[in-house]
Amino acid sequence: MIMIKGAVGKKEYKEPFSKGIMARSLHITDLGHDEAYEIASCIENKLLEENISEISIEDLAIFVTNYLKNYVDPVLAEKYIKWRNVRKSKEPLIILIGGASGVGTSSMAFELASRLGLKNLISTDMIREVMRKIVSKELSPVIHKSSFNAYESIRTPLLGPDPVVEGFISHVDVVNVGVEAVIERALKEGISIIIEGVHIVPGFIKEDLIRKSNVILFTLIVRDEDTHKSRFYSRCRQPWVKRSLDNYLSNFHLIRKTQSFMIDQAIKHNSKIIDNVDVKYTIDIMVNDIIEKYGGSYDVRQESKGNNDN
Ligand SMILES: Nc1ncnc2c1ncn2[C@@H]1O[C@H](COP(=O)(O)OP(=O)(O)OP(=O)(O)O)[C@@H](O)[C@H]1O
Ligand SMILES: O=C(O)[C@@H](CO)OP(=O)(O)O
Repeated sequence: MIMIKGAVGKKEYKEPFSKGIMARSLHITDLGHDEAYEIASCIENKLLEENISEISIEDLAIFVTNYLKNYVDPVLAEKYIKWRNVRKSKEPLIILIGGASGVGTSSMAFELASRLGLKNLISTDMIREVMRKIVSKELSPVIHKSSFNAYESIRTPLLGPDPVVEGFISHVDVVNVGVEAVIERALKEGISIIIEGVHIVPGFIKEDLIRKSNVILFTLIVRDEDTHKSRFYSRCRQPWVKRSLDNYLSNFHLIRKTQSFMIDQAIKHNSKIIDNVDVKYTIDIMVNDIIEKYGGSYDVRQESKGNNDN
């Protein structure tokens, strides 16, 4: 049995090598579960071949990196070690995923959390629901509407060129107070989190938060109208979904207006836009951006210094 040595603070521990844990850590390199498990088995065999019965976490990471570089793919080796750099960071990772209703922010947030091994995920719809209990309809009618039809509840004269966008802005502005509260709490507590929903709009979140190096914002869109519309059918086919298909189809033109506004905001604030046409494409882009931004620079050759290539 191979024992892995680690330390939490000054307290040292040893635990048996687990192919399952190794496979999960390889999942970040966009290897499928089965392939990652197979490589984890090969790594275990390689360790046994080299009569390694005990190895530190740090040396195991170098061993895995060199194994990926020499026997699998240097690009995967780079992704693996960069992601480890991200996870070793003392700062929490705050990932914000915005997008109009139905583009796939919830699904992609769940997929990304699974790929990155992040445990904290919250939707802005949930934040809004809590705020709706606290803020009365009289005080803020817009928060008690959907983002795309909030304009119907605005009591003041509509001044902007497009009432739908004006209503969306008012709605997001209020919910954003809750979104910023969650970001601030996550930063204060030091927990990495993914926050997703229509209320994540470039230019709405306070500069001192969005400017932080460990806060990253993606705007998901679906450029093609028919594809976007199909997402509502796809969602409503899921048995647990209670939201009515008609509500979104009858307001689809309004939802598309909110998407156009989000695209304008993302361009204006130089924020990443991803056309969410394919799950793997979307997740790979987000993972690569996160690793590039946080993983630091890494030259695969660095790991071979002082370690025999395996
Ligand atoms: N990249 C994708 N390719 C194919 N289907 C997708 C993709 N992303 C999401 N979907 C599907 O589209 C439907 C809507 O996705 P999801 O519920 O995540 O949207 P949403 O943006 O969270 O919507 P809302 O903000 O209204 O809750 C779901 O059935 C989901 O499985
Ligand atoms: O406000 C919205 O655009 C959507 C986002 O999910 O919420 P609801 O389904 O409540 O309309």
